Amino acid sequence: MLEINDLHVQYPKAKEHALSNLNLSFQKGEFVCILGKSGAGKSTFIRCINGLQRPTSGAVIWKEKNIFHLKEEQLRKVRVEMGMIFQHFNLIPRLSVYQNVLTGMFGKRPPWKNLFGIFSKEEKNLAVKMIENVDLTGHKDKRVEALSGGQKQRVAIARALLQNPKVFLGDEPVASLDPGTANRIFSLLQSIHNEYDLLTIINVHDVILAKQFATRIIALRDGVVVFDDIPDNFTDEVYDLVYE
Ligand SMILES: Nc1ncnc2c1ncn2[C@@H]1O[C@H](COP(=O)(O)OP(=O)(O)OP(=O)(O)O)[C@@H](O)[C@H]1O
Repeated sequence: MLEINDLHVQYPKAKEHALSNLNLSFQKGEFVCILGKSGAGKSTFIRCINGLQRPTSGAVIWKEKNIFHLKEEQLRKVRVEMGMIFQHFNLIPRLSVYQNVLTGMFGKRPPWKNLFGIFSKEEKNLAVKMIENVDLTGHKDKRVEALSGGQKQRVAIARALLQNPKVFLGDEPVASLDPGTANRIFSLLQSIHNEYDLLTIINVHDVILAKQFATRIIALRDGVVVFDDIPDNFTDEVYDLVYE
């Protein structure tokens, strides 16, 4: 479904590579957690998948095309198929939950419709359904700035779902949340993953969460894959190799 071929990233002026010769293949239905120390290359990797970060060399193959060879407009369409959530939610604080979720439609529509905030009845109904899916119905008209961190991440998940993505990407989506809330967000991501039959790829610092929810764990160290297997095989020895 998604192929990463010989991916190499070196940031300008950096002495070391951020990612080195990554070769990975992902299938629909996989719930993948990316682990690694701070600076291991997790964010860089996630951002390459949907073209937010251009590699120095290598390819991300989606629907048999290297996304880095696509024109900007085609790349935007790819990004619509890859919903993404972030550590700091990336919401518009003064807008309501409902208005924020509706912005998930933006990538799919002509810019003038976005400019004038014109949404069809069907689009509005879908936004309401997604808010229901993430259990925020009672908060629909509240400003996002008045919500807790966990609720904000639910809004971001609903917004990403409105794109009807095939791939769900998360760049440290629970890093700002307490352990209980983080666990509930992962449960939600897991049920959405199953309901919509997605490929999910998430960076996470918490090994326990990764072992609880992932079907596959990939660990990076200094930009290189040092583990790629089922969670049961992520042993204490592997932990030491990744985090020492
Ligand atoms: N914009 C940038 N310019 C230069 N170097 C960068 C940039 N972004 C990341 N790096 C470097 O690339 C390497 C990988 O960074 P990346 O953010 O991908 O790691 P990470 O595993 O996500 O870390 P963290 O868990 O702290 O978010 C690090 O050495 C980092 O300093």
